[in-house]
Amino acid sequence: MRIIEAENYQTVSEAAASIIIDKVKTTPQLTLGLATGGTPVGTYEWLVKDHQKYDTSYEHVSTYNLDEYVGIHPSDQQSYHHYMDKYLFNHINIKRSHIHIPDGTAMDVQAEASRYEGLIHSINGVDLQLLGIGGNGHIGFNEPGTSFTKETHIATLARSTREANARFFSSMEKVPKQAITMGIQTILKSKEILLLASGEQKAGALLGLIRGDISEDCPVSVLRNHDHVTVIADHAALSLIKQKNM
Ligand SMILES: N[C@@H]1[C@@H](O)[C@H](O)[C@@H](COP(=O)(O)O)O[C@@H]1O
Repeated sequence: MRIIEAENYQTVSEAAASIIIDKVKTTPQLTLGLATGGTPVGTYEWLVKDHQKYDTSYEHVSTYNLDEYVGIHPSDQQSYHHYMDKYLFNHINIKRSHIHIPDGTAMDVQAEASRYEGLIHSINGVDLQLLGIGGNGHIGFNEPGTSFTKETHIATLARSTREANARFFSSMEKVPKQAITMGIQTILKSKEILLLASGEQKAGALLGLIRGDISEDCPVSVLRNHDHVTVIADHAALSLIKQKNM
């Protein structure tokens, strides 16, 4: 695991964007796994700035998002579909037919999860998966206690995850209780993984990733079993690891 320490959120975002841009330039048909939440917003802003300035092309790039809330329509402001359009897709030259996000309003969400897993399987896992991290160590919506053998499935969100994500909704009651998420197995199929962390609220989860046991109690710890992971984290996110080193 390669760990890049950055000064702050801005420099985490810039470093992540520069890795992604290099990949897009060297592998025009790149398959890119994308994440949502507050953390990747800065990275997407850099990708958009770079595209506007240098015309980096996404014409042949395909994207696969990690997850989507169950019951939230793609046109809804709180959907991850909307988030991706707002922060990235509306501003780059990606083809709509190359964008993949699970449909949280499918009639049969279990069948939708299987369909989505089939898509990732058909490309043998994405080339590069971008990840954020939950304060409790979740990745995608794989909460503590989720089996490492899970593929794309319907997850029940932990209360702490719903509370953390309530800032994007008008009230806590509006935060969905379930999501379709790539499973740990699906994420581990990625050829390369880029995990971003910023802020001291992520310090415990990063400690679990870097120093803890590999355990389903801390889902992100499974990344130690993958041999091509880069973590970009700022001083605050790495603060507990530094204390341990002292
Ligand atoms: N499903 C997403 C995760 O993919 C994300 O990593 C996490 C952390 O979000 P934030 O970056 O806002 O802290 O939130 C959500 O639960």
